[in-house]
Amino acid sequence: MGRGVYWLPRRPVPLQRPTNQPTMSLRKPPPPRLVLDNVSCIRNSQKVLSNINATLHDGAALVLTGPNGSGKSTFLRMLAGFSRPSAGRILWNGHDTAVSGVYHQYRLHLNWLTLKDAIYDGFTVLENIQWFEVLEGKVGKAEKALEFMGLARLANEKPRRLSMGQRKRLQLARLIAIDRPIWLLDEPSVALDHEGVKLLEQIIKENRRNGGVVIVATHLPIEMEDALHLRLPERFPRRLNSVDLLGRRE
Ligand SMILES: Nc1ncnc2c1ncn2[C@@H]1O[C@H](COP(=O)(O)OP(=O)(O)OP(=O)(O)O)[C@@H](O)[C@H]1O
Repeated sequence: MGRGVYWLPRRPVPLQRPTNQPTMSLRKPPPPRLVLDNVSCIRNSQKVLSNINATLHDGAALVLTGPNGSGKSTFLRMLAGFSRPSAGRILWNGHDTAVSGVYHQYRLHLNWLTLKDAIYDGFTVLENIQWFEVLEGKVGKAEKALEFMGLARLANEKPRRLSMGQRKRLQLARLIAIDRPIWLLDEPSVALDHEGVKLLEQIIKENRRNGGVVIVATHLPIEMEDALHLRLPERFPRRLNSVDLLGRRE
């Protein structure tokens, strides 16, 4: 029997370094996936966000909190490219997303979930995911995603039969099936029951584990390990009324 070369032990080849070169590594670390560099945003002639800085590497999560009207949705809209920063830059892989060629690549990596659920009543529950899969040129994850979110038995129903929480689960199933790495989630746990919140936490964890980045605006607690937290300040603090003033004297 002839001897194949594959059994030969692999002999390490000594690396030769030119003697006049420094010993440091030549590989540059990758840039952060997303950077907000001193970003401000004006809406309706009012400054909503001022000088925001954040650096997000693969696997990172950022939780945005703050009172009503403090700018959480504006922050997500700006990251999605629907509003432009009035100052500062949003960098994706080190490139400014204000450059249209960069933006067109960047937006293909975004998964966006808002309170407007973009669920079409003319489609079944399953088709509401499959349609997005077709647009993405991806197929085959819709049924598994529905099953994971506990909606398998409703796959052929029309969405008008769904409860609010089930509609939110359908949105989350779409998020998994579409499988884009940067998740922008506006109040993703609203209407979810305890099990739904746990499933949400699980899919966020899985996306991060796969190197994705998750940014969540929320009023409700969502468990996310090692997440960065940014609390936006109240924009128009309420004027003190007589009840507040009486309370202050005590
Ligand atoms: N379509 C719009 N056009 C102009 N201004 C808007 C629009 N939507 C919101 N705003 C203003 O932007 C500011 C921030 O709103 P935003 O929705 O970002 O707050 P939020 O923190 O997400 O609030 P909430 O907790 O109520 O969801 C508010 O003062 C609001 O009036």
